Amino acid sequence: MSQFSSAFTAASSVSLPPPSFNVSVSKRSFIYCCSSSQSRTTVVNGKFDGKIFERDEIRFGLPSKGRMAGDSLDLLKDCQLSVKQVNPRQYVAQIPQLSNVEVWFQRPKDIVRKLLSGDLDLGIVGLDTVSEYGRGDEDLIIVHDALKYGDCRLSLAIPKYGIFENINSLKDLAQMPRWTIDRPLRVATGFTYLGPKFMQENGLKHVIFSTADGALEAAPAMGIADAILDLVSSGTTLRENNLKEIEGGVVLESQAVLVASRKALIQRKGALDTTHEILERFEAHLRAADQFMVTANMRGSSAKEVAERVLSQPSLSGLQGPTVSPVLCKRDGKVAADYYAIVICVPKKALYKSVQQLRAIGGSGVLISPLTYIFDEETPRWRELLSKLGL
Ligand SMILES: Nc1ncnc2c1ncn2[C@@H]1O[C@H](COP(=O)(O)OP(=O)(O)OP(=O)(O)O)[C@@H](O)[C@H]1O
Ligand SMILES: O=P(O)(O)OC[C@H]1O[C@H](OP(=O)(O)OP(=O)(O)O)[C@H](O)[C@@H]1O
Ligand SMILES: [Mg+2]
Repeated sequence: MSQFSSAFTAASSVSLPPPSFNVSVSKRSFIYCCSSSQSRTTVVNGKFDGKIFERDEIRFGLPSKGRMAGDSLDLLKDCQLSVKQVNPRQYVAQIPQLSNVEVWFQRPKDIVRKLLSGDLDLGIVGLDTVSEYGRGDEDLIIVHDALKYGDCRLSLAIPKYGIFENINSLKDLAQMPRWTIDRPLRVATGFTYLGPKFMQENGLKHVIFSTADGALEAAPAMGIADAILDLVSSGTTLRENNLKEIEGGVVLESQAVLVASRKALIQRKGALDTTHEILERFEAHLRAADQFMVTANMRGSSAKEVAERVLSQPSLSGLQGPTVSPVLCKRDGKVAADYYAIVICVPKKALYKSVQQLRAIGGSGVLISPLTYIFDEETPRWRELLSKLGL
């Protein structure tokens, strides 16, 4: 066996790697349990026997560092939920608008672990982290699946050169006759749960995995792996290291998500109400971020006639149709409406097309304003959450 073999874990050809995560969670929770004077429940394999520790505050985990940290604070600020942290090395903070919430800054993977152990109730992390460290645990519930930052994909990549020059898909890779039980495909990854699972699901037989915490893109050129499985966003790091993605090689599309512990939502007083408020604020802000408010004046004989003209244009239907109000002025001693003001929301992407369509139907004085929030009667995600909770 070559020198690197000992660092690799057999995957598809034998079995999934040992569940080191479960082991470490159970240890952590046990320590927590023993040192907590409030603890009245027992720990079984890293989980309490169906109960949660009692405490008054709702604990919200935010990334303490890395690329998710700043964007998460920005999102909360944009939703009028600014986090007040006395100094950057202090790991606990407050959100004055949510008096029952305690923010805890943690590394993303620890946020998922602590949601599972009951030490946090809510958190923001990438979907990749929830999937890798949550391992499909039913206690984790994705409350909002698209916070619109941290976009990346977990993707398999291979060298552009040498034996891989003509390999462009997962199927091509799987069919290479050189992978055998004695010389399996060597994949370097930090995703030691999702990686083997993906290979098994896709029928790749002879594969072994090694792990490293960063700069994985160097592994093929260093001769310590044939392929890597890592996060890709712009693709620059792959390109700069002479690697390429392959068709069928994307394991997961990821972005920041709001995730909660099912047990906390059901059992902890105030957790569901607080989650509802955070979800509503996120939804209202994110919905508004895609839209502009457009106002324009139009000559017309009645509000209905103006509305009919507006609705004849595909980009002008707004969220619920146009608001049409008469512009009243005095003519020959009488108050009359020759003009109507219309207000609609248009997707930012369709802005110029909307202006052109407005002009085509006689619109003038077109004003465009940014929107801060759009609150609907009820958010579809709230309904989904209640149904996932069986409520
Ligand atoms: N290149 C990227 N572009 C966009 N989002 C990314 C990118 N890389 C990672 N992410 C997202 O940001 C999250 C945090 O990544 P980050 O690099 O900040 O921390 P990490 O590498 O997981 O942490 P650590 O440095 O502690 O190992 C990832 O889980 C993923 O969801
Ligand atoms: O497609 P790109 O835009 O080039 O981004 C991809 C890189 O970003 C992440 O690394 P990160 O910068 O987080 O460094 P790390 O390896 O230290 O986590 C990821 O692990 C890739 O290496
Ligand atoms: Mg990183």
